[in-house]
Order: sequence, then C-alpha cells, then structure tokens
Amino acid sequence: MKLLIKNASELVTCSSFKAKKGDEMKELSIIEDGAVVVEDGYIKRVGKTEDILKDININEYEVIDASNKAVLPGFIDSHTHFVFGGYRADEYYLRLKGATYMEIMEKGGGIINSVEATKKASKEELFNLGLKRLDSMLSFGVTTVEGKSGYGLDFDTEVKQLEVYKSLNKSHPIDIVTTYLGAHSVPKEYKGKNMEYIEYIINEVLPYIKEKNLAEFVDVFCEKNVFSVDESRKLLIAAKMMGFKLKIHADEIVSLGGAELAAEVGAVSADHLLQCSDRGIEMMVKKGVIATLLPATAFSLKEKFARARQMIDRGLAVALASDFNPGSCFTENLSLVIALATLYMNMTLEEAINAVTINAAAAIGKEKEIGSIDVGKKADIIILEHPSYKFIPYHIGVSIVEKVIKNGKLVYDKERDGRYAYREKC
Ligand SMILES: N=CN[C@@H](CCC(=O)O)C(=O)O
Ligand SMILES: [Zn+2]
Repeated sequence: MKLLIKNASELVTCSSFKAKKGDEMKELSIIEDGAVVVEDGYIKRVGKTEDILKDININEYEVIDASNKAVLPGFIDSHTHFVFGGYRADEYYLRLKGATYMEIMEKGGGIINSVEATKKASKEELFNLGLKRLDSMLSFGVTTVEGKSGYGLDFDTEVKQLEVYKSLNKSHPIDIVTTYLGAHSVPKEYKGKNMEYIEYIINEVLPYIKEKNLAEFVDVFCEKNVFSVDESRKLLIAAKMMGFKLKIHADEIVSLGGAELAAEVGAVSADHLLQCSDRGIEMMVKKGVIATLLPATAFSLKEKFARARQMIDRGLAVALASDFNPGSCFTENLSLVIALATLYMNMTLEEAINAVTINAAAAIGKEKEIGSIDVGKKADIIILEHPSYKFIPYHIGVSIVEKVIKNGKLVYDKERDGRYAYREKC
C-alpha cells in the first residue's frame, strides 16, 4: 500500500503536533509543488516533488498527480450531533417567522422533539441515516468526526445512539469519536429535578458507558433553563474521575460562566461561546482549553457570532466545527463554516483552515495522530479541484473537494462518486 501524491500546487501541511494558539494560527506551512509519500496508511515523507522523486522508485507507487490542485489535511468536524431520528423543519420555519430557539424549547419543542423521534427510531434506521450523513460529510472533506448522544436522555436510547456511532465507526471510512451528552436536556420524568437527573447519570449511566467503552468524552449543555454551572460541575468532575475527557456546551445563549467552568474542570474544549466573558477567555487561555466555535449555528439562529478575533488575539486556540444537528444547525458543510468564520468572525482564512484541521484534532484529543500533513500521522488528506486553499470560502456554500484519502486509501472521488456521475443526457 504505497501512494504518492505529487506536484500539488499548494501542499498545505498545517504542520504541528499540538494545538496552535493565538498568533501560531496564522501559519499554514505551505510547500509549493509539494509531494506526500504514504505507506501502510501513514505519512512517510513530505516535501518538494523534485526532492522526493530523486529518492524513490516511482514504479512502486500508486500515483495521484495533483498538478494545479491544493492538497490539505482531511477536515475534522469536532462538534456534531449527527445520529438522531426525525427532523425539525417546522421549528426552523417558525424561527423564520420570528420565534426564538429558546421560545420553541420553553413550549416543549426543541431537543425534546428530537428525543421523542430518536426513541421511536430503530437502531437500523439510525444506522442508515448515519451512513448517509457520513457520506455527505466525506464529500465535504471530513475524515474524522465527533458525534454526541443526547437525543435519548433515558438509558436505553442514549446507549442505542452510542452503539449506532460505534457500528458506523466500523462501517464507514470516516473515524468517529463519541461523546456522551445525556445532560443535553432534562427528561420529562425529571422535570424540576435536575440534580437528581445528574446523580442518576453519574450513578447509573456513566459506569456502563465506561465499561462498554461507548464514549471518550462527556459533555453537558450548561445553559440558563437547562443545566446550571453547579449541576454541570458535579457531572463533569464525576466523569473526569471515571476517566472521561470533558467538553461543555458553554455560554451559547446566556453568559452563564460555562467557559470559566471549562477551565476550572480542565475540559478539552468549551464549545459555542457566543456570550463568553473576558474572564472566561483569560481562564481558558491559562488552562489551555480549546474554544470550539460554531458559526453556522449562530448564522442559523440569527445570533451574534462568537468573538473569535479577541479570543485568538488573547492567545486562545480556536477550533471550528459544524454543530450538525436537527435543531439549531442542520449542515455538514465545513466550507460554509470556514466562509462564515472569515466573513463574520474576522478570522483570517489561514486561522480558519488551522481551526478545522490541527486545532479540531486537538479538540478531540487527537493532535498527535491527525490534523496535519506531518510524517508519522495518519494519511488523511484531501485534494481540492482548484490550485489554492483560497478557493474554499470563495466558492461559497459548496464543496470544492475533489478527492479524499483516508488512512492512505482513496475513499471519495468527485468524478467517480459525485455529481459528475449523472452527467449523461436522458
Ligand atoms: N445547544 C445545544 N445543543 C445543540 C442543539 C441541539 C438541538 O437543538 O437539537 C447545539 O449544540 O447547538
Ligand atoms: Zn452541540
């Protein structure tokens, strides 16, 4: 299994084995006329095409000529909720007419709607939906995705969701990192008894998930009228003691202190952060918490965007993700996320590219294995149909990914698998 990608007009390596913080996010480490040598699924050499061709016997390699194309690390979507039943197009329609996300939730809609539909869906239905969604992500250049539970709340449905993620991980080229988000909403049977529900999770659910290795991360929706800072703290500390890594849905709608809590408990990432305080940013910088920003959610909710510029200028490592979910943001399109981040959060394009590659890898604890084109990392690589990464936000709203290589294998080719397959007149 030997592959050579050669003559890339831009080989955008994003080179690093750790999250890029502050000014480090400006650097993409681009090699012009670059080449990558892949063996047994891993990157063996990276450099100028002419240097690499001097040292190898090209006849031993499957060769992809990337002339006039940019080559980048596979994108990593580090915050999604992509296994769920049902849709919430009616709620979106209400939002178009002026209703807010929280108003819909307070009237009994929102997450609870998806919980009902996910409870009804069979494992097989969820699996088939998951496969289709992964196919779509792959076409946008995603090679690793984080997926959360949280549309079950009760034991059986949460476990069902996590088991579906596990089966999908075995069946699809995209790698899936799973997160248990039982504290996504308070289930009807625990209405007004939030702390009891948190204790139930700690005592009944987490030990089982740990034993069966169903999730690497534990997350909580820390938000006004959902879970308070104290309730979230209790859950996260208990989860940490059981060996889970932590994430928090923090300061999305109200500035509640979620960012501060993420720093206090040593979370890997705090996500959303639309309303994050200055103190929260400072504390996250000190503790090395990644800020995972989700601009397509702010866009879909018509909320103001997170303060990415200030966060980066103060030294934070920022990751960008889709937040793919049935309610607040129904998109798997990371190119759109990059476009929004550069248009509305004043991130530079270089920062945005690092944010969906190396920093996104760090947000799921995988920065030593994926997220850059470096020797020793997994060969997760995308080839664009254009000569420069500058085309990503420019060709707005669509995917310009031509080929995806996962673990050294070509798993998506637009000519072969994509829209061009249907180009015949009929
Ligand atoms: N904010 C909380 N959770 C999801 C939305 C879930 C939903 O509305 O279904 C999010 O990250 O945006
Ligand atoms: Zn989320």
